[in-house]
Amino acid sequence: MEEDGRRLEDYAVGSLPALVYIPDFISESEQSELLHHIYEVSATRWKSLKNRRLQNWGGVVHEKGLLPQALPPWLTKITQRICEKTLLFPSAINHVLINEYLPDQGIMPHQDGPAYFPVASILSLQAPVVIDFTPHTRLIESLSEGQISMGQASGVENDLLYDNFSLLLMPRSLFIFKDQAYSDYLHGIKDSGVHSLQKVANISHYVNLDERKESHSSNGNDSERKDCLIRTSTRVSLTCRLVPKIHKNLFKF
Ligand SMILES: O=C(O)CCC(=O)C(=O)O
Ligand SMILES: [Fe+2]
Repeated sequence: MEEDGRRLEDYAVGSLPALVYIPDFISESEQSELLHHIYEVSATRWKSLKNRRLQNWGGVVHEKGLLPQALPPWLTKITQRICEKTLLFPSAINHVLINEYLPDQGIMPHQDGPAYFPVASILSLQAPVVIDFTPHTRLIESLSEGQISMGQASGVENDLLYDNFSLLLMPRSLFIFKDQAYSDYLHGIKDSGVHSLQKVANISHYVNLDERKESHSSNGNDSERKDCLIRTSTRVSLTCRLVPKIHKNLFKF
């Protein structure tokens, strides 16, 4: 991240150093190009889940590693840029999950599996959402038993560290979470058409895109608008990760 004079640390957000938010990571035309590729594929590429659809690229992730399949060039163009600009991955990103969310869809609070290198990078397309982080119950239990040593808090205030927090993911942004945010928190997106902006750590990046489109509509309630995000269109996200263990051959399991 040197070409504009900013280093990755300059993009840190919230109370954990493990959260990085880079607005405008791709241009409008790159976004259109990606969406074109995503929707051009055969319908069988989409896997429908109860609350969203997804495409899996890079191969099948097993607990013990990846049965790899080369990423297409339209994805490596993005994954290479993520690696080059962040320098957070020890080798090339080899797995991309593309999630599609209708305005009332989300993803249950979860942790990404142990198969991945513990850095998740998420490119958001088309529509904003709020992603929520909640401390893992294991962490809450050990906190209440007084087992967390001061040393682990490493200069960050305890009460901030183990609280819930949220981040706003605007279209074309890259969001990265790693370390503690990866290991000690669950992350999820509410399956509701309205997302609260109240606990959003990077609220300065909020732009009401609908309002901008309508340019000067003045019939809305301003305070209400700043407190919540009304989801009006479909969001697509690319979760780009590295599975360090590769299985070249199915029979080696
Ligand atoms: O769509 C997102 O921003 C989150 C996706 C996610 O958590 C995942 O793919 O594991
Ligand atoms: Fe996830």
